[in-house]
Amino acid sequence: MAKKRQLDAKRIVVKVGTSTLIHPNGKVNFHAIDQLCYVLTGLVNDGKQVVLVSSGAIGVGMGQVGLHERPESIPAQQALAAIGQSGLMSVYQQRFSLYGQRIGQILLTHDVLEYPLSRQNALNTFNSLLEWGVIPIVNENDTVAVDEMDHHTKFGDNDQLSAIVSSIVDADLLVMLSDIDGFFDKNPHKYADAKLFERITKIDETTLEAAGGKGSKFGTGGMMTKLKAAKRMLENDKMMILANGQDPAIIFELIKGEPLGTLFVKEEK
Ligand SMILES: Nc1ncnc2c1ncn2[C@@H]1O[C@H](COP(=O)(O)OP(=O)(O)O)[C@@H](O)[C@H]1O
Ligand SMILES: N[C@@H](CCC(=O)OP(=O)(O)O)C(=O)O
Repeated sequence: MAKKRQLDAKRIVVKVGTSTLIHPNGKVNFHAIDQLCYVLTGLVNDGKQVVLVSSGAIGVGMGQVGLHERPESIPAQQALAAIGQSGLMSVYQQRFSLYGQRIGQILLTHDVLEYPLSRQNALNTFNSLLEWGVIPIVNENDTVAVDEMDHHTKFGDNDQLSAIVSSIVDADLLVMLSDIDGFFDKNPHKYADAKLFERITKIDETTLEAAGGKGSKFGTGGMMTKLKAAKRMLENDKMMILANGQDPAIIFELIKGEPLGTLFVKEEK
């Protein structure tokens, strides 16, 4: 059994993927969202500062419109995000209020963070919310983000977004919840003998070769984008844990240092 980790994290970013928030049949996973709101409120009540990066706008939008496959067309995806983002926030608002926890919505595009002045404004907002004990809930502003030759405003995916947000707010730890127990030496959905890494201290070509594609029809990035996010965290000398979000109460165990999921960290912790 691996030994307990010494994390000592005060400012924590938690990223939840669509596969944690939406059932494979397209319905909202209220149990997971309830648990998530309960756990994150518990962390704030325990004196931690918590930022939630939540995907799910397009997934919730698809459910509300009754679509079973993600449309190819960008305007259609953007319209679904417009529908789903407000639906998602109203679920969060309702569930967090059960525990008396206040939340704020922050929708970002990449260009905002490239301009020092707007980046500073975003940071000021984060800092005020965190000092007030509010949980900022962040997503990409999907309805305006585009990726064209002369105009790059997309983060690409929320794994990158969560690592960038972690660096802006100078978070100690990024907890990334997905539909898988952590990072394996090969895709466990394809190979029954895949082995879980408890700890990764550097990300090189060999590490990246173990990453396969996305696992669910709603997810976007697969393991590659999670490893890129981890690389960003390691470059900033910060930690990331990739763990299974099926039961978000796992976050309590992770913060206590239980050796669950995969810890990405530069040196021994
Ligand atoms: N080496 C690997 N270790 C773990 N999962 C992997 C690996 N390679 C590919 N995957 C796939 O990545 C999926 C997680 O990514 P994704 O579907 O984008 O989830 P999310 O919606 O949580 O962002 C897993 O379910 C798995 O199928
Ligand atoms: N901004 C998009 C999420 C994009 C994304 O990266 O999704 P995921 O792979 O589920 O984290 C949305 O809210 O649907």
